[in-house]
Amino acid sequence: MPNNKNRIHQVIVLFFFAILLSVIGLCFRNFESMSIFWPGNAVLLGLLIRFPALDNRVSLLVLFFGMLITDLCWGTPAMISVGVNFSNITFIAAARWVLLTRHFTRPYPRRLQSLMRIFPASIAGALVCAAIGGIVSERYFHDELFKAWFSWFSEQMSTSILLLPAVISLPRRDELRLILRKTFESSLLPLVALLVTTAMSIWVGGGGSLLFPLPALLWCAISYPLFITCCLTLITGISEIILVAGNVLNIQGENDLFRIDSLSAARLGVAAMTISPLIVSLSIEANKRLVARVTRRADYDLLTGALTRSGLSSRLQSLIAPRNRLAGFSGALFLVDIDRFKNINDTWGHAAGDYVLAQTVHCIQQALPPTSLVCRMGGEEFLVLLEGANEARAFLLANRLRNSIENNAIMHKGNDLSVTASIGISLLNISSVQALDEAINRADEQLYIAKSSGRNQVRPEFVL
Ligand SMILES: Nc1nc2c(ncn2[C@@H]2O[C@H](COP(=O)(O)OP(=O)(O)OP(=O)(O)O)[C@@H](O)[C@H]2O)c(=O)[nH]1
Repeated sequence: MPNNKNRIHQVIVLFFFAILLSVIGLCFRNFESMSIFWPGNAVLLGLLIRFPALDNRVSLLVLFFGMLITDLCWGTPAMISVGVNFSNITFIAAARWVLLTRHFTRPYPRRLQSLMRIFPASIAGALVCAAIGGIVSERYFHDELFKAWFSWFSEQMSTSILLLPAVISLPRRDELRLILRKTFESSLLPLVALLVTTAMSIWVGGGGSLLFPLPALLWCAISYPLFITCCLTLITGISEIILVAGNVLNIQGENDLFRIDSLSAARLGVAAMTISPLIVSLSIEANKRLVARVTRRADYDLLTGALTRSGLSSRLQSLIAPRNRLAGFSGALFLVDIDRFKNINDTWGHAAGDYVLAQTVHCIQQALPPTSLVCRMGGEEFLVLLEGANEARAFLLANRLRNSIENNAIMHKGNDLSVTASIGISLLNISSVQALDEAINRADEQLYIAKSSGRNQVRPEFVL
């Protein structure tokens, strides 16, 4: 029931979006010709990609009827409305197919992959849409077929390349906070350079002036988060198109060198220019994700999810560094070793042993405060760091942990693989990661005593 309610809600929202965006486009429509700016197709397509729940066939129908009804109410003759809006829907369908099809490799998540395919998707959508739209324009507005086709193509292509990235990369609320923080921490110089180069292109004029902001946009792409770069390319691109349309930016000069009209030329020029910063920004984003994945692999043990030794070092380093090294890190260190683990492997096989390791780490994480650092030292030995724990608390927590491991029923393929563990405790107060080794050695000595005294017990280096 709530699903149906959500569905109806989404359909209504999409329908009104289609109406609103059509009205904006219709305001740019000249008498007896097509609109010079039609944002609807790109924005609506972007919404389908950005919000996968909206992405279904019903949505396409809703969009078509939303745009059609608006056009009819605007006074457009029925045949023209049907033709024009059918071509709009073909843009959305064709570009969506290129953005999401599985026929090419899919190494990235849905949003990132779509952003990477914006250029081919915009071309495909614009080609299909212009083929139908051009015929409608020729038939009903008596435009020359090639000119009409080119006008549709250039408008759809440039609007899509400008708007789609910003809509697809639209952040969630929590992402937005992070993006704004990163942006405010960045230098303002790329933005200033963008303003200056745009002003220069107006002042100098001529065909090449459209490209003046390109280096500044690339600088922005390197300096700011992806979404901000998309917004800046959008604002720059639209400003340039408006400046050309309003004859403020004269890209044609005195001679009529262009065979196509200057507005279409400007649109294509702007589209070509704005795709470059997007590509730069995307490759930086993809690179960051790759580095994050590699770091995660290096910092966490794949089998158990516990920190690796290098992961523990960097976590400890990041805890110690901001405290000017004087406060350092003080607390307790546990060395936890599963008892007679070799028997599990020998009796039930290596896979069963792996399962026991993963379950034991889960048990350790559940039994201790969430701030504890749990690291796999190797094999069936784990190190736990508990910040701020004194002797009494360390002993209490270690006993609680030993008890939890003993009572943790581990069932694997119908067999009971429950284990016990021995724990050695040392206390530490260190100002550098290197000093950790000494505390580990002391805990190891206690662990040895625990093992040789019968296992399944806790041995602290102190006397309570
Ligand atoms: N399944 C599995 N076994 C591992 C892994 N790493 C180490 N081992 C095995 O863990 C066993 C450790 O055995 P021992 O060091 O003799 O320790 P133990 O049997 O737990 O005996 P005590 O520590 O003395 O109680 C060895 O058989 C290793 O092959 C792993 O990632 N997965």
